Amino acid sequence: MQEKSTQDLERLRDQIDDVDQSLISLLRRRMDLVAQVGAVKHKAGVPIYAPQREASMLAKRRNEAQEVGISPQLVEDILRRLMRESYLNEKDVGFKQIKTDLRPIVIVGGHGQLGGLFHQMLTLSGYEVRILDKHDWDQAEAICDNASMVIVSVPISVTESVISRLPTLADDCILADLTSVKSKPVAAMLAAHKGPVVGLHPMFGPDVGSLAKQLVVVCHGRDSDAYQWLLEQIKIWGARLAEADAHQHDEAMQLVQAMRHFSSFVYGYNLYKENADLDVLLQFSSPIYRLELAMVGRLFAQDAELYTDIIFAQEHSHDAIADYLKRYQEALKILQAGDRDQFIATFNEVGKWFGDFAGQFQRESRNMLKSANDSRQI
Ligand SMILES: O=C(O)C(=O)C[C@]1(C(=O)O)C=C[C@@H](O)C=C1
Repeated sequence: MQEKSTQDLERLRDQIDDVDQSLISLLRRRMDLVAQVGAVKHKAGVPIYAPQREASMLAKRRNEAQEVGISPQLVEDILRRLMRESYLNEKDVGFKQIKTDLRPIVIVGGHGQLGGLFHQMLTLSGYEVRILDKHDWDQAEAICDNASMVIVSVPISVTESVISRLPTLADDCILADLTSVKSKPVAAMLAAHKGPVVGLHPMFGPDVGSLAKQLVVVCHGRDSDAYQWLLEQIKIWGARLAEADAHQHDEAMQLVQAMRHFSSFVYGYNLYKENADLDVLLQFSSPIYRLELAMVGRLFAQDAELYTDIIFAQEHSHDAIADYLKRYQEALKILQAGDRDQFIATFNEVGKWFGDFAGQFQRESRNMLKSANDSRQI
């Protein structure tokens, strides 16, 4: 490069550095304001996540961006990322305690990851939380004594036996669980306890950081008035609640969880058997393939027993998986027969069935693909 060009480039880059530094100061100012919002919300018991405020703010900022010739999507992306940061910062201020006259809460499995997250959220909300862990069963009576709520957060394979081992709880004590299947645990809780019962399925991993925008499925067991405060508390943490019948929930989970994880498992198993060179695959990966690899790879970074239990716990999951295998074979036959027309016809038939969802999923995935590409280092 000519000396003049080098100088021009340096001068411009210096100015960009100045602008970026100003952005940092502005971000600091925004975060300080958000911390103050967090304190006000904490006092008033207002949920961390404010969807209407977000929607109106994003609409205004998008318009303003357009007026000055900036991509509205760029501004929306930046603001959404900043708001994700806000959820984390507001969480640390703590949360309003919805029920102030509560006796202690016991989390069975409170040292586990999900149990630990609920421990943290309940403590941040001012509740007294005790833990009953696997080595504490000789003291179970004392730990559960006088408890106002017992939350069971243990591996699926032992949930029912743990519920049946619980000491007799006070009649007004709420019994809840956090297992990812619901029919059997809810039935076991109703059989083991006379008082209020609720099944919860937090639809996220313990590494979420904040519950803002996360989903918690609620399967009512008995006496829902008694645990209404708990649902309100979870909403203050920022989560959305979805009520479901336990059987309906478990049926949907066969596709959403058992099938999903099983497919990822087989995909990873196949890569292993083929002894695929992951470095080379990553090097040649398109963003969508990178996302797929990330989804499969992250499974194997986690606890084998947890995922085995999720797959095995769904009673009818093998039927759903066998159906999937059948479809795989059908599609393979079309491919082997070289029947291009049939493949296209099937493709269009499925596309029609997806309807508007196909377009929605394409739009949603666009941003994910861009992020996958952003995180590329080569
Ligand atoms: O305005 C609020 O209620 C905030 O908590 C601040 C903020 C933001 O970062 O702008 C964060 C989270 C909400 O969902 C909406 C907006």
